[in-house]
This record gives sequence, C-alpha cells and structure tokens, in this order.
Amino acid sequence: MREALLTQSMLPVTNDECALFLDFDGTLVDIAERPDAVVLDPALPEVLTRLEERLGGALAIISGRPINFLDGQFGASLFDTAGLHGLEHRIAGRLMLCDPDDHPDLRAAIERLEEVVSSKPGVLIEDKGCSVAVHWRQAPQEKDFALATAHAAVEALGSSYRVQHGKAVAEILPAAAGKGAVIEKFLQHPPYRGRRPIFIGDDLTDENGFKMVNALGGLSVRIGAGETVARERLGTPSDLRKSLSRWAREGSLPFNWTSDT
Ligand SMILES: O=P(O)(O)OC[C@H]1O[C@H](O[C@H]2O[C@H](CO)[C@@H](O)[C@H](O)[C@H]2O)[C@H](O)[C@@H](O)[C@@H]1O
Repeated sequence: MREALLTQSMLPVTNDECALFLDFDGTLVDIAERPDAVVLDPALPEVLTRLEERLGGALAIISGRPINFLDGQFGASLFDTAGLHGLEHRIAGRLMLCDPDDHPDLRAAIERLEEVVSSKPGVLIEDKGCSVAVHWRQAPQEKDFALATAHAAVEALGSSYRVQHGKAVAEILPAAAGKGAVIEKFLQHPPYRGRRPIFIGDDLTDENGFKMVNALGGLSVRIGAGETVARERLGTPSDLRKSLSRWAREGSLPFNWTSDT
C-alpha cells in the first residue's frame, strides 16, 4: 500500500495539470543587435498553437515588449499575452492595455531622454508608450552613461516608477509592473486556474516571475548562464524551441517534473 502511494505521488506532471508561461526575447527568440532585428522561427506559431491545445488553452507569452509588437510577430491575438513586464495583458482573450495618456510625466521624460541620447551613437531609446528602454548593446562603452541616464530619469519621476535592468538595457516603467504579479493574475482565471505554473525565461526581469512560480509550487526554467533562482536550466533559445516542438508533437513534458516536487 505504502509503495503504491509513493509511486503514485511521483508520477510525471501531465499537460492537464500545468500552465505554460514563456518569455520572448532571449527565450523564444535569439538576442539580436537591435530590438527591431529579432527573427521569429517561422515554425514557432504552429508549435505553440499545438502546445496550447495540449494544455487546454493554458499557454501565455510573458514579455517586456508591448502586446501589439508580440501580436505583430505571432499574428493578431493568437496567444494570451502579458506585455510591458505585466503592465498590460490578454487573459483568455480579454485584453487590458496600458494607456500612455495616463503617464504624462513619463511621456515628458521620454522626450528628454531622446534629446539626451541623440549625442551618443549606438545608444537607442525604445519608446513603448507606458515604458521606455535605454539600450547600449551597440555601444557597450556607453553602458555607464545609459545606466546613469535611466536612473536620473527615474529619480526625477519619483517612486511611482522604477528601473528594470536587463541584457544591455535599462528600462523605466511604472513601479507596480512585474512578471510575478501578472503570472499570479493569470492563475486566477480559467483555463489557468488550478494549474501548476511553468515559467521559462532568460533575464533579470524573469527572476521576479521565477520567484513567484517557485512559491506556488511550479517549475522555473532559466535559459542560459547567470545567477538565478530558477530550478532548471536550458542552454539556448534554440534548445528550448526544439524541446517545445517535441512536446507539441509527442505530448509529454520535456522536464523531469513529478507531482511530489
Ligand atoms: O521580457 P522579454 O520578452 O525578454 O523582453 C525584455 C526586453 O527585450 C528586448 O531587449 C532585449 O532584446 C533585444 C533584441 O534581441 C536586444 O537587442 C536587447 O539588448 C535586449 O535587452 C526588448 O527590446 C525590450 O523592450 C524588452 O523589455
């Protein structure tokens, strides 16, 4: 009897028990030199659609990008999504967007930032409406300047805003935005409710999501090297795409995750 119970509690987690949350940059797509230069694997929308079916609809993309950018990549409204690190979301098809008009101080700060960086070739401002990213991937010598500029802007904006560090980027966004909180929100709604979350990401903004998922008894997976609270690791976005494709085709989770862990 005891043996039977033990075996039962160690069964692999199945598709109908879990919800899958996927980061975009550095996770589903390889990092590119510029935000507008990422290349989506043309097979990915179909792979994710098959996987979403296997998961009873419980699949969402959780990104720092705006939802309209992600829809442009995958096809309008194809997947549930959280954009701008959780500031906006589409859950079970219901859309909640962030309105830039609600952030007049930030809009004025973005105008100033554009002026300030215009004298620094290779430093890019990515205006995302309710948030802004200062990128230095193409000008690594300007890292200190870019970081100082983003932090000075947030200091002037006050405590309603914060800086989110990332890969060769510092972003300014409303302080309440975070991937952990938005994953928790998804889990309050069908078809996510009652499922165990899996979150796969690669960057500092994803650590907040990993923490939440760990606390909820889910599975956190970090793509690539670096300090992390994630419990599992995969090498590259390409490794992940292969794993997702096999999962969509064959049906069993590509992780060693049993119901007792
Ligand atoms: O949450 P994510 O989906 O991972 O988005 C995080 C940020 O990713 C983007 O910047 C990063 O990817 C760029 C393209 O590969 C790269 O050039 C840059 O250095 C990276 O930091 C995106 O541009 C940001 O808006 C996202 O917030």
